[in-house]
Amino acid sequence: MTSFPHKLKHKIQGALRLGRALQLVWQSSPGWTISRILLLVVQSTLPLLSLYLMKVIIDAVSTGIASANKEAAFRQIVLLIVFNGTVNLVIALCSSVTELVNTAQTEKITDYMYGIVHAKAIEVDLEYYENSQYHDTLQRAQQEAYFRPSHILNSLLQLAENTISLVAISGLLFWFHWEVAAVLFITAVPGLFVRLKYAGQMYHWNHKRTAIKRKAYYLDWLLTNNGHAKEIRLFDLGSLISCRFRQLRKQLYRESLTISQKSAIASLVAQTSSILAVYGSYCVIAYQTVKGIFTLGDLIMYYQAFQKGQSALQGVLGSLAGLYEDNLFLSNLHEFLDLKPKVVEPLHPLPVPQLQEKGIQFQSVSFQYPSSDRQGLKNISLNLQPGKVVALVGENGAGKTTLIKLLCRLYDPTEGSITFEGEDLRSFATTDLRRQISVIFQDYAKYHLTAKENIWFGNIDLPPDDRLIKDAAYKAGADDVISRLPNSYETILGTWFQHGEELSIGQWQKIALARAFVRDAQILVLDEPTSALDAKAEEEVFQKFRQLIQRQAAILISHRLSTVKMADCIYVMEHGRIVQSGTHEELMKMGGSYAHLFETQAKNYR
Ligand SMILES: Nc1ncnc2c1ncn2[C@@H]1O[C@H](COP(=O)(O)OP(=O)(O)OP(=O)(O)O)[C@@H](O)[C@H]1O
Repeated sequence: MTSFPHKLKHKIQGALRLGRALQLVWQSSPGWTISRILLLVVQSTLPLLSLYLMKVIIDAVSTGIASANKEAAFRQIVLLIVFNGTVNLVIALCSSVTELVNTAQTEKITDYMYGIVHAKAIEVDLEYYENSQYHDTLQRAQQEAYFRPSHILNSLLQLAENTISLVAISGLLFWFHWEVAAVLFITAVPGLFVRLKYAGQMYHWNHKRTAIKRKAYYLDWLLTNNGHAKEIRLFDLGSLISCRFRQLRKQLYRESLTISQKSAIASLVAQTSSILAVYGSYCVIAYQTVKGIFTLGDLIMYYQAFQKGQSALQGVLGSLAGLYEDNLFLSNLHEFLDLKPKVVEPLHPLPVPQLQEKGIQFQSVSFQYPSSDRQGLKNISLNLQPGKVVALVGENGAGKTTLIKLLCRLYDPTEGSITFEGEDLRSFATTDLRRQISVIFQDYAKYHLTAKENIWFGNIDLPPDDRLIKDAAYKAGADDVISRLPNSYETILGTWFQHGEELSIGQWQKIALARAFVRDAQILVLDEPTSALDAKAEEEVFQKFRQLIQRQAAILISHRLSTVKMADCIYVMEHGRIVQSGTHEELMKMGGSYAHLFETQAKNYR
């Protein structure tokens, strides 16, 4: 059993979550929030005035029937009716304005929440993106973020509105007939319990099934995105993937329907008992009116008050249940917003120095991915100097890309250190450090934006029309590709958007290479930069490469040893270790892995 302090802690945490959500609402749209509150006050009090006027009108009609001066009585009745009509007009006006304010505020909150979710998605490290749990958390947060805060505000406003109405109406009803008023409250309780119980069940089911929902979403994406369209058709995978998708959806459908069915039955039982009690109490009042204990005006006011009271009470209980549900689901959003970057920023960051003779030093660096039980890098020591090219070679999975991720501080080493002119990388702000590194990874990004923007993204400190963009394109051999596009640098690349031009893989790679070249950085890292380039283009890129890196330290990763030959120092990696290092000539003389690999590749060309 859960202890009392534990329950209390949960309740406090829940209340804090709602508080945080309301804070988000306030920050996103203070003006709209004030308008909603003012409208609420008007909307919750005017119906009561109208109700009272109704009673006064009916009683005036009753007296008018018996009165001698019928004209005067009628004039008074008309005046009352006009007054009541005006009150109702104002109610209708308020309700239209509320709708408008509501839509405007919901949009504002949604945009604000987009900003918050995007900021967090940028803030967290790469490690999160390489971890499936993060994607579950992100998916749950995204489902909630854009509507839950405005939902909470609505629930709270409705709660306030209904509570005001309920307090006033129940006062009226208790004064009128307390036993019958008690029925109103008692009969609503089972419905509340049913709603709370099944809201909890639905929440836990949703949480448990995020991974399956994400898998279904992934299969849907496989079937509908451009990247997989070729293989899906050629390997005839369409029906297989579609069938797997249906199986997952069927499981989700079955489970959610079971919960909904149980909830529907329980709620029907609760409602039946409530309806029986309500109509029973109507009978009692009708009987007492017939006996002359109540007037006709009393009877009508009672009926209306009871109906309004019921709907206000249902509203109060509904809002409470809704808030309980919001509170459960908000924990998904906060779980995401509370994620902290694991690559820690220094409290007093140092400025990144100019690379000189000390260069960049990996000192006995070892690293293990958090999600893996194997070491990705073991005891790596190497040095990078400005103006020099270092090449990393090794079979797939040897750890080459991992080493680059550590250099960019996408992860920190588990052992050893990496220094930049003698200072540990951890002493620099990550943005400052990364500004000094230009990387093109094997899985470089393809932005479905203009050709110019694709290159400019490498150095957004430049004006978007800077001459350096064309220079970089020229050095990467992308200039030719771009000049043949219909709108040259203004052509949208890819097929996502209208008038987009698709490029070949090699052409995309040239654009990515230009993006790396445009960056004014001290370190240039090319991870398989020319794997998709034709031999002539590759030759041209490497001819320009030397001029390009006059003051930069360069790392080149390649499986083509003919490319690697030109490096000043080649490190050969195997299973996360450096097993050989030296110039091409030294390594060839040394024999071993490199010489063997080089001979094998060379033989194929002879
Ligand atoms: N995010 C990750 N989480 C866990 N393990 C990873 C992750 N990324 C890579 N690895 C593992 O780390 C090892 C080194 O991978 P890395 O990508 O550095 O190899 P590589 O030498 O660049 O290979 P390739 O030549 O195929 O690009 C591999 O065994 C790989 O399975």
